[in-house]
Amino acid sequence: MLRIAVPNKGSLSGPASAMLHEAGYQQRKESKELVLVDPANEVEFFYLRPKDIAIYVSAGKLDIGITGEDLLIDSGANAEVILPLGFARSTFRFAAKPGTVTGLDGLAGKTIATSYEGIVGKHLAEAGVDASVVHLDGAVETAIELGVAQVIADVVETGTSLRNAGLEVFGEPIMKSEAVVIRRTGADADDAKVQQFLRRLQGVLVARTYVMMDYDCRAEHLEKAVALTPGLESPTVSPLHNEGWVAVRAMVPAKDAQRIMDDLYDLGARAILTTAIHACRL
Ligand SMILES: Nc1ncnc2c1ncn2[C@@H]1O[C@H](COP(=O)(O)OP(=O)(O)OP(=O)(O)O)[C@@H](O)[C@H]1O
Ligand SMILES: O=P(O)(O)OC[C@H]1O[C@H](OP(=O)(O)OP(=O)(O)O)[C@H](O)[C@@H]1O
Ligand SMILES: [Mg+2]
Repeated sequence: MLRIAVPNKGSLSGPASAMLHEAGYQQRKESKELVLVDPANEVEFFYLRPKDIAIYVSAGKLDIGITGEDLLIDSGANAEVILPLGFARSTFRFAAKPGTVTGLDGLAGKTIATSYEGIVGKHLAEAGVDASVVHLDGAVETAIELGVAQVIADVVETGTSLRNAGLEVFGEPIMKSEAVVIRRTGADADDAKVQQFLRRLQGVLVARTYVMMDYDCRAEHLEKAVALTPGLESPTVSPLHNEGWVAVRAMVPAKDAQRIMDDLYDLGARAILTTAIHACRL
């Protein structure tokens, strides 16, 4: 059985379970379930606190885990990213009341509130800045108003939480993060069960980002049409019963589909269809 850690709470939890479900795995029905065995797929899921996942994986107790890249770095655990998953995208940044601190040099002697002491400590050490760090579990933005710190270091996505607290980011982003699949550093890269799990998730990622496009076009326009729809390997081209016409089939990025359809139409292509991809193995 492959043993996999899944976030049980927070921003990562819902999208991680949704992705696993899309990849054909059973998922827990209620949030109190801590372990779920999926015998048909020979997988056991452990629902754990996101911050703890890298620790279990690096200890070799679980084969792989889904967590945030920032949580992995923060933990200092001996684990590595094997597949980025494209959700829970965020940046990690310093913020303060406008005009109070403007750069990294201004941090000396200040108190910084954060839930991510690992990332902040490492960043300060690398920059050679001597500042105090106070740990808070969440709602870190309020720490300045309440006088616990002059600076915070936290996850920023839309910036709404910072704006609501009257704070402004300063300095370069400390790191970027997204949800990732991790495994213990140096673990067997060819493990067949892990590879199959990754192929399933990659299938979901591709199905989410691509659509299938079909169209008919005149043979003399084929090269221009194929330049618009190169596909992943190369498009399928089949003859039509009407001489001088061909049918083309290719995967295209979903976000570009409407523009590509317009361009194909302008080229004289007709019967241009897009259909969703539900699953795939590349
Ligand atoms: N608002 C957000 N938008 C995008 N990603 C986020 C957001 N908040 C947290 N994350 C990401 O989610 C992961 C943190 O998960 P975690 O569950 O610890 O925190 P959370 O989502 O803030 O939940 P909570 O604080 O309620 O426990 C990190 O990888 C972080 O970058
Ligand atoms: O830039 P934004 O889109 O506002 O997102 C960032 C906020 O989201 C998370 O908070 P969460 O809601 O998880 O609460 P928490 O502070 O208690 O962790 C994070 O800690 C930030 O506070
Ligand atoms: Mg949070």
